[in-house]
Amino acid sequence: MAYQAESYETIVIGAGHAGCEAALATARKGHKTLLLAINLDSVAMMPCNPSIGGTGKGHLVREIDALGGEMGKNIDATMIQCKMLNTGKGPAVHSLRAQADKKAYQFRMKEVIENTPNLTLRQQEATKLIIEDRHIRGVQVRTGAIYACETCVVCTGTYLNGKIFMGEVQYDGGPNGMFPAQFLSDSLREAGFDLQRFKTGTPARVDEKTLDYSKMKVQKGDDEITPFSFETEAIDIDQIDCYLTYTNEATHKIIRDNLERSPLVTGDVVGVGPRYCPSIETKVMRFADKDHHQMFMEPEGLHTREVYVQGMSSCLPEEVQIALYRTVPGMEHVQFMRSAYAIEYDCIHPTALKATLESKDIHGLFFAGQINGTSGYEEAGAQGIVAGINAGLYLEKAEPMILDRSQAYIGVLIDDIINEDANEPYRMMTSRAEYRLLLRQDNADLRLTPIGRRVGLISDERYTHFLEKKAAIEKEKERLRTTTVSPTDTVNDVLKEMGTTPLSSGMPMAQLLKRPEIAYESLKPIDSKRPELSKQVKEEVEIQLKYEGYIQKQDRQVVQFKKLEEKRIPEGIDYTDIQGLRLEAIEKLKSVRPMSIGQASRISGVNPADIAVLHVYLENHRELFKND
Ligand SMILES: Cc1cc2nc3c(=O)[nH]c(=O)nc-3n(C[C@H](O)[C@H](O)[C@H](O)COP(=O)(O)OP(=O)(O)OC[C@H]3O[C@@H](n4cnc5c(N)ncnc54)[C@H](O)[C@@H]3O)c2cc1C
Ligand SMILES: NC(=O)c1ccc[n+]([C@@H]2O[C@H](COP(=O)([O-])OP(=O)(O)OC[C@H]3O[C@@H](n4cnc5c(N)ncnc54)[C@H](O)[C@@H]3O)[C@@H](O)[C@H]2O)c1
Repeated sequence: MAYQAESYETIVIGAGHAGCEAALATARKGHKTLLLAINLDSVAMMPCNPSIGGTGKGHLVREIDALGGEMGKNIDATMIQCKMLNTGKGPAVHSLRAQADKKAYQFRMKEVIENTPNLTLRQQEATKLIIEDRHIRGVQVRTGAIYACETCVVCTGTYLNGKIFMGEVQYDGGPNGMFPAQFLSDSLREAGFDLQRFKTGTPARVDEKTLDYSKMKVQKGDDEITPFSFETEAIDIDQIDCYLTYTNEATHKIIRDNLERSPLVTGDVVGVGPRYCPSIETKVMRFADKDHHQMFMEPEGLHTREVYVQGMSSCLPEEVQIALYRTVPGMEHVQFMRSAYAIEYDCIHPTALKATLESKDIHGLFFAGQINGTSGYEEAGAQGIVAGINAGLYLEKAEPMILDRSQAYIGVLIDDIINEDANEPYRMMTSRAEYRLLLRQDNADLRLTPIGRRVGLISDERYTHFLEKKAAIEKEKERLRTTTVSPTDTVNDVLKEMGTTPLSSGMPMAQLLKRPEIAYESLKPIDSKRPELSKQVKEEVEIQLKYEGYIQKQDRQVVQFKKLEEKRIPEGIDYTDIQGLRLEAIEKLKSVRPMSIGQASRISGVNPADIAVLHVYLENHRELFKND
């Protein structure tokens, strides 16, 4: 029977990576928050790979941290191996990636949540949203309790009507043996949300005792670990090793021989999977010319012998999985601890959301994470903090926080998903960010910590520290610009040693640093007045000076971009009134309801001619919308 339980300012449904960030943000902003999870053992659970970060995703974690979120600190405290990826390329695409001790990651996040004031964690399955007059009023759970609320953030991940696939074996289920959420989808439909079906998959977890690492290539972590959080000073741990091995023709033959038993081929799986994390059977079909694929053995923690087999996601029947894994060098006698499977789940069309992640139609109702059609822990965490901050600002009747494409990868992510109805799970990649020279992982704090401060998530102490760092960067840049290096014999000897042209006349140190062969550290012998600076400050000074020309060029592009973003489109606009707009554009604009000309220009199906028409219309009707 239903009964009235406590009231909260915010209810967050789901305690995965999105839900944890969302609930922490609202509670830290001082709002009484209830965080619900189907099972408390699912708090910050990683149902797939035991890692945080990676290309593009590492940037997101840095940004979450810069805004005052938890993911960066959590992985810093629980990592067991760390690597900066892409160091052979420019700093814009350097990306941190760390292996986590999966259980330690969950325990620490749960502990932080349990000890955060204003935050209540509860094992309950949300079954119904209570909506009145287009406002969220409460959430009903499976036990009958009705919790009242003013705002709600839905972060249900891959649980909604979850269905598991392993060959012909198919059953209702959530990730990693959890049970699925089978009621909330109907409530979302009743509230007017159109749901779609996506799918994802995971490889087997195998028993380390049955692996022969001597037949694989060892993969070490970095000698010096770069932390994710700007607040972590240093990380000094004994890192574990990962191992690399490869599939071969025998593996591929087993896959090809059993393809007709794959639910991907039989058509049983109707959901669309993530293009950039294909299953091994998809890789073998799609890249038929490749005779091998790489597989990484990643230990799942320090207190377990379970090993995650990266690259071998599959939904073939269990006995086929075991046979194909055993064709791989070092895995001849492998024993499974958990089998690979695919999962299909319901998610909404994120075009139903504003850039704040609030529903366009129901006030106070926000969505974040995989429910919005994205994939990945980091994408989920990034949306979680934005939705949490905005739910808090909504309660405070304050201006919402919207990050644009020139400010953050988080801005790119949200702008992409709300404007384009993606027909596959969305994964962040550096190539999606057009201003990626500005959106580096090293400067996430410079870009976002002032915003985190404004919304109330950055403490006085952290902010003071941040301002000191910023001032130190500016001071050192100025010193290098005004310090001239003279063409003495000593200087030219040092330069020759670095393989760069000697000087014939004096040159500012900053100018010298622009040469590709020269690093900030290497100038030390000819820079006697150099102050003691932190590694972070030195890195920032070097990047900002070295790439100054390119950065300035992107800054100019951003000015143009902002002009279009600032051209607001009034909420009350009636697109059918605008002569010259094509029918397709009218439909798309009516459905997305862009806030600016800039946003309108990124909607697929709205072309430059439509934008020109819209522009002219707004100019001619400025009076009409002056109070809108
Ligand atoms: C098999 C599989 C493979 C994946 N592969 C990867 C991968 O390799 N790497 C990667 O980064 N991502 C992977 N993902 C996706 C990754 O798990 C998600 O992107 C990420 O966890 C999403 O975070 P989230 O917070 O949106 O949801 P989740 O982490 O799924 O958390 C959802 C939370 O909502 C709760 N919940 C759901 N419904 C209700 C309800 N009705 N009431 C109360 N609580 C509810 C759950 O208990 C849980 O706490 C995979 C997922 C699965 C299942
Ligand atoms: N939500 C989903 O549906 C879903 C499903 C599967 C995967 N994913 C995403 O895919 C990502 C995994 O994808 P990926 O396969 O491209 O890998 P990745 O992004 O984690 O790693 C990128 C590259 O790093 C290198 N690398 C990985 N592990 C390493 C190790 N232990 N040692 C040394 N080098 C290593 C490899 O070259 C690898 O291809 C996850 O971060 C996740 O977000 C999402």
